[in-house]
Amino acid sequence: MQTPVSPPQESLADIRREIDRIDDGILELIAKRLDVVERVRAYKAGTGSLGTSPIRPGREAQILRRLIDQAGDRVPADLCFRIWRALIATASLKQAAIRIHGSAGFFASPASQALLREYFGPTALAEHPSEAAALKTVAAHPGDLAAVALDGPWATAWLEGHAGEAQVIGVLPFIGAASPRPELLIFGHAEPEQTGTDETLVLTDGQLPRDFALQPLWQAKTGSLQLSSLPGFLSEGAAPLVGLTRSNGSLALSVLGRYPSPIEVRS
Ligand SMILES: C=C(O[C@@H]1C=C(C(=O)O)C=C[C@H]1O)C(=O)O
Repeated sequence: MQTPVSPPQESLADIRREIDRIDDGILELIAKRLDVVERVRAYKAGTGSLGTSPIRPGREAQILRRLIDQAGDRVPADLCFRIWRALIATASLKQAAIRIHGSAGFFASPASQALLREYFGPTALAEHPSEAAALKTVAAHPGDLAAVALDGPWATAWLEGHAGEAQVIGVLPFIGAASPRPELLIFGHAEPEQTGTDETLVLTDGQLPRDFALQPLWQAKTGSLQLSSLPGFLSEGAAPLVGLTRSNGSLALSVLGRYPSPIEVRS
């Protein structure tokens, strides 16, 4: 027996007109957002802070965390992430031309390209023969970024100083189910900003002592060196890192960067 169906109260055309009105509203709001970004660009140009990079990873992370939290069950976290990353990437490109430098070997990975595309949208990718060449280029162009695979051959180039003042400003993926460690590191000159949920990436020659105050969030080997992501926005000159450096000089600890922790969502 068929279940009786009640005739729809409204026509499909009426419902679709409502979708069209909502889309018009979204479009107007996007245009308004881009106009406000132009004022941010002018402000940064006026204070000289565009000279380094228009990208503010801390602010970007706070926007995403707030909206994903506010969306709750009404809008999937992944949709929020994709929409606002597309908006933020375009907003950044409106402020300055940005390129992402990487080695040919790194860009040959479709998975790496996909992670970069979903985070940086249409930002241009510039291919180099090696990680060292990509890091050297970002050192010379502070508004640009460099991307490397966590398990790629970048650490020696970094230790040899090829990245200049560039630091790790973020890791990808930025959203997802808890994973043991990220896949990509992003280098740049954006000023690190504390967001309340941050990590500090350190490179050491050997394991951190077992009794060290902080439990690493993840660790990875890179060549003979040890990479550890520590919870918090830490400074080399303050506790607990300063004590670690003093009592364990042979670790040759260097801070690679400080950045907002990725967003963990249940799969
Ligand atoms: C608009 C800004 O510039 C960039 C774009 C952002 C955005 O689209 O919201 C946020 C931070 C910056 O990476 C800003 O600094 O506020």
